Amino acid sequence: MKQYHDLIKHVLENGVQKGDRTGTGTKSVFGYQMRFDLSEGFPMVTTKKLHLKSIVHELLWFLNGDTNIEYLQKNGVNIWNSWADEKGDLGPVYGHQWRNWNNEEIDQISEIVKTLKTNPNSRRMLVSAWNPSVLPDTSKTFSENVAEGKAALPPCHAFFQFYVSPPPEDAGENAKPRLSLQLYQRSADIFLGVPFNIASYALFNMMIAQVCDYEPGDFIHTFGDAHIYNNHLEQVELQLSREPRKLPTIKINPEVKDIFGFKFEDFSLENYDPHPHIKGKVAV
Ligand SMILES: Nc1nc(=O)c2c([nH]1)NC[C@@H]1CN(c3ccc(C(=O)N[C@@H](CCC(=O)O)C(=O)O)cc3)CN21
Ligand SMILES: O=c1ccn([C@H]2C[C@H](O)[C@@H](COP(=O)(O)O)O2)c(=O)[nH]1
Repeated sequence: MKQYHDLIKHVLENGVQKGDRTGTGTKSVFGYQMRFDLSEGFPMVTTKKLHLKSIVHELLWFLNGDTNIEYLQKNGVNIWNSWADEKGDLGPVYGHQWRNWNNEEIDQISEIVKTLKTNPNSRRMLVSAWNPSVLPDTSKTFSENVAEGKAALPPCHAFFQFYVSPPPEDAGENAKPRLSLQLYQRSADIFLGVPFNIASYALFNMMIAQVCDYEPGDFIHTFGDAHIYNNHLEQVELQLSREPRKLPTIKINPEVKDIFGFKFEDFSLENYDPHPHIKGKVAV
């Protein structure tokens, strides 16, 4: 994961001190891009231990169109707790916009799968979680916004696009076309959020590739405000002092051919040998 270390170094060297909504303060740059060729291994950070469990459950939760944290908590995933109201609701966040855009029964994920299967040359294969009509009023609490039908937090991974390219010329006769995904992330917590976001979208690209019969290609991660919180500086220095290790691989149950048919048990991570976990406080 040289790409992730390069991102940290770039922000440490070029970032400016910038205040933020949470009052923590950040070192920040605007605009950056990383690329991961998924044939080179599964891009899961090795210089600190990550839990695939949280990543898989969160992704299945998005795909289900779920926006209440009950499912996550039942499965031991607590990363969304701080933003939910007393009933566990987050308002119309990712899952809602992916599967039922603006409450208009527009299922962006089903539409993308259909287009990928029937018209892979399309340049219109985008999914947007960014919906200006449900943006929260920042003078109100998370719960007050949710009570008014707004999202507790506006989406950070705001929209993404798919791209299908012919197989490389040296790939042999039966090679499949390659499916790539590019994500635009408007705001990125480099120490805590980004390792999750990389693994999540890489896995999502592999799942979509499997159900549409493509080979996973590149995951391209494009950033708006990419920041390191001031209370994560020691942690990222420790991470940089560690040598990145070989990437793990991930096995997906090949029987699943429906993007909404995946279960937690359909994924297994192999040869993940990370350095120990590094704790950091999440800015709320
Ligand atoms: N400041 C901030 N950073 C984020 O990354 C973030 C938000 N807010 N708000 C919404 C979601 C929630 N996400 C989170 C929240 C917490 C962790 C976290 O505490 N991670 C720990 C423990 C992970 C675990 O329980 O498995 C970590 O060490 O990665 C990660 C992502 C990503 N998002
Ligand atoms: O998937 C995610 C979700 C959130 N983040 C980070 C990015 C920011 O540090 C905060 C959100 O605060 P805003 O003021 O709404 O930008 O959460 C992330 O990195 N990845």
